[in-house]
Amino acid sequence: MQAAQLATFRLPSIDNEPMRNYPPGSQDRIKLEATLKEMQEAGPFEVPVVINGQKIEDGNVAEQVMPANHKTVLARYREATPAQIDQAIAGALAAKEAWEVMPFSERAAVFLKAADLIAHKYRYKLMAATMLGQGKNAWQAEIDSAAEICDFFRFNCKYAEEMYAQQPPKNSAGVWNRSEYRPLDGFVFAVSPFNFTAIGGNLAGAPALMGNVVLWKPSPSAVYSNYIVFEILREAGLPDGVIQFVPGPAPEICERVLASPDFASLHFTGSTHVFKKLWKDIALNMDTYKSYPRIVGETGGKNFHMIHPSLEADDLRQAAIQTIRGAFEYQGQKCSACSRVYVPDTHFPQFKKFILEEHAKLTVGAPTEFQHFVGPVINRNAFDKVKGYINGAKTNENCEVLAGGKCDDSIGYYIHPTIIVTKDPKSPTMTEEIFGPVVTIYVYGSSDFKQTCKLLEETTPYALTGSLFARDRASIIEGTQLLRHAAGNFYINDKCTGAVVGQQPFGGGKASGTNDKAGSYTLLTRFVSARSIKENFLPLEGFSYPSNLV
Ligand SMILES: NC(=O)c1ccc[n+]([C@@H]2O[C@H](COP(=O)([O-])OP(=O)(O)OC[C@H]3O[C@@H](n4cnc5c(N)ncnc54)[C@H](O)[C@@H]3O)[C@@H](O)[C@H]2O)c1
Ligand SMILES: N[C@@H](CCC=O)C(=O)O
Repeated sequence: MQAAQLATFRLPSIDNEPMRNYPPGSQDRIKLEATLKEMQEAGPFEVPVVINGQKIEDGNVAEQVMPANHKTVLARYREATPAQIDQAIAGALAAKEAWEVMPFSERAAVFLKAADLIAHKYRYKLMAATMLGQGKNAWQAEIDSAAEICDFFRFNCKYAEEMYAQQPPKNSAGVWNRSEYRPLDGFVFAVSPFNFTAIGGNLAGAPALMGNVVLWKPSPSAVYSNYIVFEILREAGLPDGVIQFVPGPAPEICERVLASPDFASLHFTGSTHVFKKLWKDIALNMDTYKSYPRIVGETGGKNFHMIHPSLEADDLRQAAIQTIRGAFEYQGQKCSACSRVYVPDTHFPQFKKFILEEHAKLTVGAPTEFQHFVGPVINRNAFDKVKGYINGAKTNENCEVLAGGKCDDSIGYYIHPTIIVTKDPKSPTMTEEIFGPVVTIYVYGSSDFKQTCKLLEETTPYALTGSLFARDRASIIEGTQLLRHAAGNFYINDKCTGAVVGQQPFGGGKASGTNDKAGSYTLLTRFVSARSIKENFLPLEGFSYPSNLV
């Protein structure tokens, strides 16, 4: 295969994918509704294991059900066996040589084309799969499976181009120095969560763009949308074997993958306890590996809104609206979701009034009924876990359930958006990641802002996202400084969710992850192993130094 030889080239201009609004009667709305209907009629869909471009359609079958209607199966997927994992690793390593020497312009073309296919040909299909399979409403599906995934694929190309352009600034006389950004020695293992179709695409796609080969294990609760992404990448020209699609039982697959001497990197997004376990497993296998594996993981959070005493009534209403969005959009199942709010006692009565007024406008229902802001949580485990937290709060003498609290799994996994107020800043719903539509308010003394910032930071091991609501510049400076290490993504007078690729690189510190910032240049640096090349043009006349002369 001979690729075009380009001494230099320019990527098309890279911008955020324009968002579409899906108002009633719009062409977008009509087409999305039609696709949802067709998909519901045509399912359940078969999802194979795909190794070296071959679809494997036998073996164990597992199901992905619709969270809004758990009796309906959206997809039946094959579970990769340990022997198939071995084949996937061998096939990926065989594909590595041709992929890593393919010029960057050609690799980038695959991802740029995939983004365009998603933005146009497959927009509604990928959105419908995300709405039905992961329980997102139209807007949440748009920002994830249309906009964010296009942004990841396109901005990664821009960041890679910038990285490759980083070359040694100096050359001595008769010497030419170059930096080559090689892929890692071995293969990358991408393990993705259920909650963002885009994150699955980025976990597999970002290392692949840099010339790596990847095994991609999707979440059981997002298999169908993730498979569509994989198929789009293949349609865009991704060669066989570069990404191997291996759904199936997580512990068995992970054990097999992490035992391979060629394992070079884990690219993980999911819960903190799983990430820690995988990190420990990698450490135990250290002597097996040919290189030091790069471990990249973004995990849980206990994200906050901190209300500063400087706020006035109008600002408080804003803070309440932003809290409703931050806590309840996508049912609180964003790693960035707001789940604790600190409100000064002087402001609480008004804040409470505003937030309850807004809460009363929320409706809960299936994503296919477009009017609902809140949909189902992802599965039975999530439903039981979130319900457990709500029931715990109902019986906790320090807690009062101000609104919501209803849980109904008769048709779908519905938890009504719940607001708790607690007298104990360390009560379970203030400290543990819930990953559901539950937010807890702690009322602090308005003269204790400084101590409350300290309390906020010490309350959990996480540091993912957080927002400060403050009126004047001095208060903004004060809060920003006091909360410096409380969040990897920090917002001022805005909700703590909704980071946009190319605008707010995303990731948290402390127990929330390695903070390599998805949607940024720094993430890509984790998937390359640079080679410094020095070429000498002039011969030496002899080995001795001038200083050897006497
Ligand atoms: N920080 C971020 O950028 C970010 C983004 C999205 C989600 N998250 C986090 O992800 C979590 C929600 O996603 P989830 O429920 O899919 O997470 P999860 O940890 O249950 O699953 C994530 C992936 O790990 C796999 N997995 C589960 N158990 C495993 C085990 N024992 N061994 C190996 N692999 C295993 C799953 O199959 C899945 O592919 C939340 O904690 C959320 O905060 C973080
Ligand atoms: N981009 C998302 C992060 C994804 C977490 O699940 C946000 O900021 O809301």
